[in-house]
Amino acid sequence: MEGRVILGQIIHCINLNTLSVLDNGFVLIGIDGKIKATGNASDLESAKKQLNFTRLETITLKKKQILLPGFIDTHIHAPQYPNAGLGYDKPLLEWLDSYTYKLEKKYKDLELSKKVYDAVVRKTLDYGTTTACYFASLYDDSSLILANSVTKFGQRAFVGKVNMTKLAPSDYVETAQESIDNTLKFIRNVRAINNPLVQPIITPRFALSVDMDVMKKLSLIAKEYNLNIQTHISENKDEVKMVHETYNDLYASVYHTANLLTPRTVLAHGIHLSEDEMKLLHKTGTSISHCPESNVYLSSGICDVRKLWEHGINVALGTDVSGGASPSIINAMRSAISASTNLSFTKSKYTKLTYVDVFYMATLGGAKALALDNEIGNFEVGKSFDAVIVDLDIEHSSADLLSECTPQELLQKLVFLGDDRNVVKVFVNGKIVKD
Ligand SMILES: Nc1nc2[nH]cnc2c(=O)[nH]1
Ligand SMILES: [Zn+2]
Repeated sequence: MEGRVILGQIIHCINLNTLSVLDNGFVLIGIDGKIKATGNASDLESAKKQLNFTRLETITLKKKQILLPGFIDTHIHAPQYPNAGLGYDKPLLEWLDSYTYKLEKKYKDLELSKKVYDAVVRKTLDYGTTTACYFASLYDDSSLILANSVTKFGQRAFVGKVNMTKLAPSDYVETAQESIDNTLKFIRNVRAINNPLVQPIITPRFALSVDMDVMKKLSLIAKEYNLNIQTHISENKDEVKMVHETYNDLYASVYHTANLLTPRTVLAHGIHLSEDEMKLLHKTGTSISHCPESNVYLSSGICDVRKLWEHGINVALGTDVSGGASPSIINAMRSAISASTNLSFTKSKYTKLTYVDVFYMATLGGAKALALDNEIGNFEVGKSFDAVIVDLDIEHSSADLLSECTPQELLQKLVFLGDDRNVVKVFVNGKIVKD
């Protein structure tokens, strides 16, 4: 058998509280991109023999390099990328009206779509995002271009054509019928690309954008086509109030009534959830995508990740570009620690999130949120090899290493100081997509 072996310092999460660290380890990858064996370097020869590996390409990591699972961005709006870093003077509902819909409706232009989507995919891969869960726009043909960009550059992704029939400019909404018909067309077209790494995802924008009837139809489509679901929940207090007024029910209950809460559903934000709503999310196996940078820039609030965990809810990370400015999950890890530290100033006996906690959310927690934890998220044998090689000894990067570091310290340097310069190689399903 042919394949590839990576030798050196390896870190991944076994579960929420457990980091696995190999000081001198190996990961053996088959030509099919799957992990065949892992362990200490001293056991490599016997693993090779047992698995009948004859020809192996070897990558030996340098002293200040570590191998990590690829990062997973569970919430990013690809068409909003040109607005990243702009327009943070307004809270959510005004921000959507003043900046966001005005930009998104330009994606009728397929040239613009290709230019921006290629840039977003290239940029997120450069930051080590091996899997992204994208909101595209209302337009199915433009959203298909995002699925093609992702295919071209080799990223693993979910791509959602957004459903929106109200509460937006009259030239950026669809009728209920168009919304459903174009979603079905989009699903068929993404499936026709025949790329197993790219899946369509059901994407009602949020409860205020569509009626119950459309949400129910979308949940039936998700069931029939076996699809994941994504939307927003409880991001902003005015939004929550409007949802209560519109549906006379709790935000999470609205989605539950529509059958949108499933173990394959990821909801962005979840800042202002009540106890009952958290219980409902736990009961239905729904995950939250925590988007800490966006929550600060849109003045939405601080999400209490520990509380969600206490309720048994899985929490992942999202950049939420352009609610968040940075397309980097390394940045999202850092922002999650800042957000939780700020929370600890106002709550007694609150333990702020650690670098291990946020690393978990960026990897295995993300995989769980997308129901891909049998496929990616760590280096368990049988999973696909989605990984990053991180180098903390890059000249002119912000992470100067002036002393010896353990693998755990190298990971901390990445979380608190790292950027795309430190991500020197990226693999998706065993294939190198950044070198
Ligand atoms: N952050 C964010 N929240 C939303 N809620 C509904 N649409 C959006 C969006 O585009 N971004
Ligand atoms: Zn969002």
